[in-house]
Amino acid sequence: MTGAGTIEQVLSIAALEKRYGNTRVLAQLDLTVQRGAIHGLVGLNGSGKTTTLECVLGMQTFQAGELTVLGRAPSRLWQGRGDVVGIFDAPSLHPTLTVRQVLEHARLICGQPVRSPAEVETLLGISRYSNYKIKQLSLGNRRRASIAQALIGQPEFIVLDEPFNGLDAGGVDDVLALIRQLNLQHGTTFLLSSHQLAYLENICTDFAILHQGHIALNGSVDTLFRDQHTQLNVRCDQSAKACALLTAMSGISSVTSAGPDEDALLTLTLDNIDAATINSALVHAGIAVAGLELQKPSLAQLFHNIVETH
Ligand SMILES: Nc1ncnc2c1ncn2[C@@H]1O[C@H](COP(=O)(O)OP(=O)(O)OP(=O)(O)O)[C@@H](O)[C@H]1O
Repeated sequence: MTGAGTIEQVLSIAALEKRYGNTRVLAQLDLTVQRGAIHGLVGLNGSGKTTTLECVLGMQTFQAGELTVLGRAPSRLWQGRGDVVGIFDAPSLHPTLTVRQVLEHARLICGQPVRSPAEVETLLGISRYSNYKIKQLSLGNRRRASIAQALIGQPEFIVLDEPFNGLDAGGVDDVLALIRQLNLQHGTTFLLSSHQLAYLENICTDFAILHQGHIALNGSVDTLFRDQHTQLNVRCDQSAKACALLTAMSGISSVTSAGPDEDALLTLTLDNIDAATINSALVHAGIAVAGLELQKPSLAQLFHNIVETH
């Protein structure tokens, strides 16, 4: 439930075009991000992810198209006083200030601070670095300090460019947990770009694939994966008998076989049947099953399909 006047489309981009000099980086780019989404933006190196995020935050001008964030043009984001926050790959905090000074400064300019510097230091696990200068921190802790700065207020929309770069495994888990927590407890909407597809799969509700200057695929996890088939690899004996049996079963759209009849690898495309049912049918027919491996559709697969076919 959202209050009167709440804008459901946190971000709306239509036919965005961005050129650097004569080089066109974005063309006819459309993207909407719904309130409450954790929207992942993926693309090859140089596909324009950072440029897109910079346009969203008013850090880059663009040549054509419509772009609004919480109903405002990017040049007017300052009017929200902290309801939209961008955190970039290279954290740009002042190198000679301490972590605490950076956070005190963020508190001063935040429209409605909801957390103290000490609270956000604890939230991000950087309390013991409170008196360290930014330049004395590791990249991972500088990233934590950047995120901490954004959490002094209660942003409605957080844009993150490569949030996992430079973080160790514990740091990645912390950032994933923080994104989830802010999203669940406060309804914070996220747009995040990353090459770490497995991390994105872990948290995102929606994905957009940026390729050749436009969004080649976009949608919720449910819709994107609904039409993707699950593949099941089965290692068994009597492959001819197994193929005949499986081909006649409903819920399997294709069966291919490789290897000798007594030790074959069958590859099945599943429409509407689970691996246990297939195992049980084979065993009942007297076919020895040595292994079953389910390959669910992944973001990496979707991404490779787009990049290879466009
Ligand atoms: N200030 C700039 N001036 C000229 N060209 C630029 C500028 N910034 C980016 N580009 C070019 O625009 C294209 C898109 O760059 P961008 O950094 O947005 O891609 P990206 O998808 O974020 O890449 P990566 O995944 O490598 O970070 C690249 O070809 C890049 O060289």
